[in-house]
Amino acid sequence: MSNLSSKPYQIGYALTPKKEKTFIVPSLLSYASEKGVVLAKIDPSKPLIQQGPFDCILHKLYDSDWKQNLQDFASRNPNVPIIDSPDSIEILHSRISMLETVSKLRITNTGVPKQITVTELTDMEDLKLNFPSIAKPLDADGSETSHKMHLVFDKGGLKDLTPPFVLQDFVNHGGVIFKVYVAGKYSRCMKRKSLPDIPEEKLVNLKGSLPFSQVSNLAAAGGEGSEIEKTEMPPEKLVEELVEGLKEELKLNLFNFDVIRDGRSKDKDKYIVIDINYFPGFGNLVSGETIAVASGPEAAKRGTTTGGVAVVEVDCDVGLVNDLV
Ligand SMILES: O=P(O)(O)O[C@@H]1[C@@H](OP(=O)(O)O)[C@H](OP(=O)(O)O)[C@H](O)[C@H](OP(=O)(O)O)[C@H]1OP(=O)(O)O
Ligand SMILES: Nc1ncnc2c1ncn2[C@@H]1O[C@H](COP(=O)(O)OP(=O)(O)O)[C@@H](O)[C@H]1O
Ligand SMILES: [Mg+2]
Ligand SMILES: [Mg+2]
Repeated sequence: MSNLSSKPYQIGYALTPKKEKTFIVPSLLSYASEKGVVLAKIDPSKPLIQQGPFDCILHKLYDSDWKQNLQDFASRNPNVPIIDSPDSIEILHSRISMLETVSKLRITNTGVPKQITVTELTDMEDLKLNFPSIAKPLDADGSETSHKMHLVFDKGGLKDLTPPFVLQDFVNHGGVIFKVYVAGKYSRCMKRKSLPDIPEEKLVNLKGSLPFSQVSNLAAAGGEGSEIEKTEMPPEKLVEELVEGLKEELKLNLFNFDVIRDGRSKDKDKYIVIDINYFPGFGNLVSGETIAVASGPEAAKRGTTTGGVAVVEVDCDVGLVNDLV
């Protein structure tokens, strides 16, 4: 752990302006400072080796100049941890390789939805397709279009879509999604609003496609007696196995994944992973106890107006940003 009497531990951060606004909040800065940690903004357009010195780099930028900049820095500073490696992050930028990591885990009662990749609309005739399905852009790189999805009810619904995309079975799951946040050794599972079930009898009258985007960011009616409150959490052991398995497979410190209960399965404990994101919005977590990231009331207690994040202890032995309190 860092020690207040020693030199501050310098974490350089390189984030988009949006991410900086939600992550580098006053509560984080003051908490970090209490722990002897300084968060210093990096100018990504300038060589990293001319900035700093840094004990650790935290980033969520993906352009090739930045990756080169990081690589130059890493080759001169091989002992400075980079959270996280661009090659590891890259796996999450395709909705194919992203879910392949889950398939490799072979954990009982978990899996991924069936999906096919569509690169051209012309060959669709020969394919066996299931409806309803969700068309998701192949790239999941945080770009403007990467969250633009379509519910597709029949073959006709495909004609207005722009390849490449994956066509994934829509799985009824009771309208509630579980988001599992991982930050180093901490993880947290929470419920969020999701798309409602599509009963078979309704499907007969549904035609074409319906666009949607970032459903789980919609304000959820999560009060007493709500669907969200009534929904049982997935078994802790299963979540733990997924967290450990994915950490090992992905070699990432900061990520979250979306899990839904498979309503088609007779086994009520079958869960599937539908999405994995690098360095998500940790500020969306709800606090109340000692958890990975504190937001809302905890941030208020700290006298900040943002519902943001209080983070960061540094384990100097392994050199990871691994304690989010
Ligand atoms: O906007 P936020 O704070 O909700 O965070 C987004 C995440 O929302 P979540 O934490 O799951 O609620 C969001 O997760 P979902 O894809 O919505 O499951 C992404 O991680 C998003 O990053 P990007 O646009 O894919 O690079 C995240 O966006 P950035 O904050 O990284 O820009
Ligand atoms: N296979 C699926 N079956 C049912 N609902 C799904 C499925 N995939 C995604 N969803 C719903 O669509 C939302 C967005 O899909 P997701 O893959 O998480 O994209 P994003 O990267 O934009 O979060 C999910 O939060 C969930 O509500
Ligand atoms: Mg998602
Ligand atoms: Mg996502």
